[in-house]
Amino acid sequence: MSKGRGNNKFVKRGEILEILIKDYAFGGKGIGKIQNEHGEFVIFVPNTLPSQKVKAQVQKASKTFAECKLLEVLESSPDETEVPYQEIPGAPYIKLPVDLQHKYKKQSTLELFRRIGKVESIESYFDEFVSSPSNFHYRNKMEYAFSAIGYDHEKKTDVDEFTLGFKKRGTWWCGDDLKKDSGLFDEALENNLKFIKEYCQKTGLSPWHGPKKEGFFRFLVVRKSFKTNQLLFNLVTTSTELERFDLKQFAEFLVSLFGDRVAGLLHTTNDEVADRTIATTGEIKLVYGEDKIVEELLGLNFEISMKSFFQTNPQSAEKLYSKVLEYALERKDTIDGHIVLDLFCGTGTIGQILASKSDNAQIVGVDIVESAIKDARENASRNNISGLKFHASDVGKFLKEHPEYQNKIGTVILDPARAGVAPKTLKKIIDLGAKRMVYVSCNPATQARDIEQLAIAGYALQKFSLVDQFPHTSHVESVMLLEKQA
Ligand SMILES: C[S@@+](CC[C@H](N)C(=O)[O-])C[C@H]1O[C@@H](n2cnc3c(N)ncnc32)[C@H](O)[C@@H]1O
Repeated sequence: MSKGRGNNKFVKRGEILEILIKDYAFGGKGIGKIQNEHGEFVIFVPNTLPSQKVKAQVQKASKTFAECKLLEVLESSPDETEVPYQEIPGAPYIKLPVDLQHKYKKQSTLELFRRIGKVESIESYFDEFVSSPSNFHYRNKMEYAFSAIGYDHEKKTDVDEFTLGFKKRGTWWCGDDLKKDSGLFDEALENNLKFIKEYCQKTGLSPWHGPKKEGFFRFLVVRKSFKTNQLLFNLVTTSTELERFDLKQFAEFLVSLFGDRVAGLLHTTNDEVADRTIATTGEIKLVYGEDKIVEELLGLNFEISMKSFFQTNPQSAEKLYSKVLEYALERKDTIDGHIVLDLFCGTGTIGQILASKSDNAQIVGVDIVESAIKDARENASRNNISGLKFHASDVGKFLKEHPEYQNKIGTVILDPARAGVAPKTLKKIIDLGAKRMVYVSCNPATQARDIEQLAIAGYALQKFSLVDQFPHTSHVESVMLLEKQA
């Protein structure tokens, strides 16, 4: 064994490699290979593309492969094209034509279902790849971070400066100014972000310093409604020196930039050290206007507050929901007049849309976030949809407390967060004995794990579609239909 190389004969931790990326694995990991007299060794480098030559640093190494951190793209792939946007870490594939992005997403997700989900001949279950109606400016929410540490791209070194934008890729302490449109969110908002930064900088109050865990300005979160074109702002600061910052004047400044597009300004205090926009102990207050915006999906209206989950690409979400409806309503007899569980329901969008397309379905929605459930109830009454019940609860706890649903359910809808369904909760869902499951996932890696367990419990995959909710990223959403075998 070579000295310092752990249990492999190819690389050591911390080593910097220059490597050609040859393939693409699920989650946007580029695959490179090293060959020497000992054989072949695999290198994974996230956020890279086949044919790119990259500089990467080894983070973890096992006997057969190493996980690396991307330091720099040395040579682009010939597939990449120029775009008029500022490149940001959140859109690593923006230079790759969208049809090629789709090809990589599809191939790598199918491979994952085959390998982790243990589904043989996965191609035969594939229904369709659904594109996003807009490939640019599709997002309805962005979180911009303030930082007291910036990065000098020419000298390639950290510098002390006031920044507002995104974290520099691969760092948690270093910010990069967003100087113009990133191509993902609202163009006018992003082209004006530099003025918001200037305004904040002129106050003399400090931006958050990650390593020192101190500072005043932390985040600016912006939500947009595609229906009304309005913007809802949330400024997150610490409470230190809050008396020196005039929030009302800041609201006026936002109105001077965006006029009546400003729906409202909220202010969150977060004195916790964790780098998050929502503090468990802090408070959120309305400074100006309204604390919610309205969005329309498939003809229904949804009011969204700052804290609730809402699909980030609403135009693509309509396509996703249409697929969920198509799978669920194929057996309308298991919906009409029956109880349908909408588990992990968020603001209750899927349940409400399903109720509006069915006869007398009794939808029961469950989500752990209370404000989302409050929004769900209000949305249902605004949309004049009756027969829906919403519960603010952990799904596992809810199913334990409500055994009366066992063997009464025709169809259950699941749309868990990225972590997938907790094993104990999945067992309770299986115990419901539902005939059909429509399982929506924003993370096919955890869905693959769950469908293996569901298959063992007798739920066979019938078909699935992939939906591109996030062009230019490695993310892909999956909708699966599973049926209980007799
Ligand atoms: C991907 S979102 C689904 C939202 C919804 N179906 C929609 O389309 O708007 C996942 C949801 O799961 C909720 N969640 C996460 N863990 C949960 C748990 N243990 N029990 C209940 N809900 C949970 C989150 O609050 C979030 O709203």
